[in-house]
Amino acid sequence: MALLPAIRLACLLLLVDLVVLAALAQLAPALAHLGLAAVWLEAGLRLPAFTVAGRLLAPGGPRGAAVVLSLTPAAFLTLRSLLVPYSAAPVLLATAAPVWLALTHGATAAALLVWAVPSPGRDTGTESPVAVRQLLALALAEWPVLGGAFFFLVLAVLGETAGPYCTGKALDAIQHGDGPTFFTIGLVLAADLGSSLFAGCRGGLFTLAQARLKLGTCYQLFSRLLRQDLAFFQGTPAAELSTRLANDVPLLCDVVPMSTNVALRSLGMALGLGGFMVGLSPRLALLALLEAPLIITARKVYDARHQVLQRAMLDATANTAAVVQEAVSSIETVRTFAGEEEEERRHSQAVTKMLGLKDRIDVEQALFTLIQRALQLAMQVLVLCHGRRQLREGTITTGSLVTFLLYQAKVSHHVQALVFGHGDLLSKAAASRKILEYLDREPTGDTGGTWAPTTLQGHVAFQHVSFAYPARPEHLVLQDVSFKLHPGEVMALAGLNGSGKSTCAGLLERFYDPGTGDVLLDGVPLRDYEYRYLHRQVVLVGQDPVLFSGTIRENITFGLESCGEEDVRAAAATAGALGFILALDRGFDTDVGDKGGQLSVGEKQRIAIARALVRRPTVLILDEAASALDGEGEVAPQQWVRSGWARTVLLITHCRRMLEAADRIVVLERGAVVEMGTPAELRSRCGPYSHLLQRGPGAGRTETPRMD
Ligand SMILES: Nc1ncnc2c1ncn2[C@@H]1O[C@H](COP(=O)(O)OP(=O)(O)OP(=O)(O)O)[C@@H](O)[C@H]1O
Repeated sequence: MALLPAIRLACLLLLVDLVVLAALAQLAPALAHLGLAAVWLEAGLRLPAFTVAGRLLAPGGPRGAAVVLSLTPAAFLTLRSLLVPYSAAPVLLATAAPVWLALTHGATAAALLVWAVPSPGRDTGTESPVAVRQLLALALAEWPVLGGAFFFLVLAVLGETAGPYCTGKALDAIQHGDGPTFFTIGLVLAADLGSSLFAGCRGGLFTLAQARLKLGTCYQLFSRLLRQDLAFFQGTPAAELSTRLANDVPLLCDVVPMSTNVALRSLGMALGLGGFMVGLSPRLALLALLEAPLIITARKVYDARHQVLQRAMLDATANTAAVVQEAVSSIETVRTFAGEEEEERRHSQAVTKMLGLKDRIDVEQALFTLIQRALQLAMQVLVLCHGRRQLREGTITTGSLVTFLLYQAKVSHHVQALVFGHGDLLSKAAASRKILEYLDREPTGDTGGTWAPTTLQGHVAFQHVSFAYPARPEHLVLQDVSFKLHPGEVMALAGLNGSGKSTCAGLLERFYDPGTGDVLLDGVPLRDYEYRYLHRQVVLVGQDPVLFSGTIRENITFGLESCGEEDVRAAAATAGALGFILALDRGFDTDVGDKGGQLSVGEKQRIAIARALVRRPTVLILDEAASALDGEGEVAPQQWVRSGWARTVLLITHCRRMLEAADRIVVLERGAVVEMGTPAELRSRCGPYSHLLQRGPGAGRTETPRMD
C-alpha cells in the first residue's frame, strides 16, 4: 500500500470515529465507574464500526487498520494503568482531548505504512505461505526423527526454564543468611546438566533429520527432472539445474528442521520464561514484553526486502553458473570466433550482479542488527529503571529482580529467534520456490499407459497428425501428416531443412504428443503403451548421439539389465564399429571420456547405432545417424531388417544413395506430406522428390547440402 491510500484510509476512519465517539460520549458517565473494562468496551464498540466503514469506503484497504485503530488506545491505557498504578483513572477516548484522536489516527497511518510499503507485492504476499506449506509437507516425511527431536526439545526447554528460577532461589537464600543448601545447589546443577544433555540430543536429531531430508529431496528432485518434457530442458540451462540441485536444495532442506527447531524451542522458552516473569512481577513483565511488537515490526520490514534480495541472489548464482557452463561446453566455438573477450564480459557482468546483491544483503543485515540491538538495550534500561523503583517500594526482592533480569535477557533472545525463524522460513521458502516448483511439476513422459504385448509386428501409422512445439505454439510444424510404415520395410523421410522430418521422429519416439491426430504402433496409440516397454521397442539414433562417460561396453548396453558379450560384439560388428573398437588398447573396456569426447564423431555414431541394434528394436529410427560415416562398414538398414536386427526402419537422411535404397519415400514440405511412393515411382513423376534431387535437399537453407 502506498502513502496516499494509507493517509486517505486514516482520514476516512477519523471521520467515522468522530461520529462514533460523539455517540459514545453520551454513555461516558455510565461507563466511567467500570474502570479498565470501560476502555475495552469502548474499543469493542469502535471495532465493528471501523470494520464496516473500512469495507464500504475502502474495500481494497488493509484489514488490520480497524483492529489497530480501535485496540491501540485500550492497550495503551491498560499498560499505563498497570505500570503507574497510582496515576489518574483511565480516560475514555470519547471524553479525551481531540489531540488524542489525531495522535491515534496518525500512529495508525504510520503503522500501516511501515507494515505495507516494503512488501514486494506478490512475492511475499501470496507465494510464501504456500511455499511454507509445501516445505512442511516435505519435512513430514522425516516425522519419526523429527518427533524424537521434539521430545528432547520439550525436556531441554523445561531444564532451561527451571535454571534461572533455581539460581534466584539460591540467591535469596544467601541474602537471608540461610546459605545455599545442597538441595538448591543440586537443583541448579540438575537443571543445567539436564538441559545441556537434552539440548544436545535435540540438536543431533534435528541435524540427522536435515541430512535425511536433503538426501531424499535430491533423489526426488532429480527423478522429477528426468521425467520432464523436452521443452522444459530446452528452456532451462543444464548449469542452472545443477546449481539449483547443489545450492538451493541444501538451503531448502536446512530451513525446515532448523526453523521448526528454533521456533518450537523459542516458543516454549518464551512462554515458559514469560510465565515465570509474570509470576515475579506482572508490571515489569508487561514492560519487558513491549519489545516483541517493536522487534516484529522491524523484522517485518527487513524480511520483506530480504526475501526479494535472496531470491535475486539465487537466480544470479544460477545465471553465473549457466554462463560458465555455456562458455566451457562450447569452447571450440568460442575459440573459432575469438569470442573469449565477449564471454569474459558476460561472466564479469553476471559476477558483478551477484556480488552487488551480496553487498546489499550484508549491508541491510548489518543495519537491521544495529536497530535490533539498540531496541534490546533500550528495553533493558527501561526495565532496570522500573525495577529499581520497585526495589525502593519493596514490591520486589533483589533475588527476584536478578532472576527477572536473567529471564528478560533469555526471553528477549527467544522472542527474537522466534521472529527471525519465521522470517527466515519465509525468505528461504520464497528463495527456494524454483525447487518447490520443480518438485510440483507433473512428469510428462509417462502417461500411465499399460499396454505391453509380448510381440509387436512393427506397423507404424501417422494419422492426420498436426503438431506445434510448446515453445512456439502458434507455429504448426506438422500439418495433417498421414503415412504408414509396414513391417520389414525401410521408409525414408525426405525434405528440405526444417520441413518437419525430425519432428516426426520425435513424435514416434514420444518425446512429444501430437496436438491433433494419432501416432499408432500396431494400431495402438503410443501413449497407451507402458513407458519403458515403448522405449525398448522404438529406438532413435540421432545425428549427434550422446555417449555417457564410461566404457564402450557400458555405452552399448546402456539401460539394459542383462546383455551377453556375444550380443554386444554382434551389434558392434553390424554397426561397423568392431574394427576400430578391437584396435583400441582396451577394446570394449576403453573409456570414451566425457560425452564420448575421446572418440571421433563417426566412431560415436557407430557406437550409438550398435547401442540401438543390440536392443533389437521393433522400430529403428535413424535421423541423420550416418552423416559422419565413411564407406567402410556400410550402414545398410535393409540388411538389418532382413537379418532381424529391427522390424521396421524409419530413415531420415539427405544422402541420395540411402534415399534411393529405401523401399518407400515420404516427401515433406513445410510440415505437410507432398509425395509418397517408391524411389522409382517418385522419380518418374518428376514431382517434389525429383526437384529435391536436382536442387539438393539443403537448397534454400544456409546449411550445405549433403548429397553424394
Ligand atoms: N524444440 C523446438 N522448439 C520450437 N521449434 C522447433 C523445435 N525444434 C524444431 N523446431 C522447428 O520445427 C521446424 C521443423 O524442424 P525439424 O527439426 O523437424 O526439421 P527437419 O526437417 O528435421 O530439418 P533438418 O533437415 O534441418 O534436420 C523448424 O521450423 C524448426 O525451427
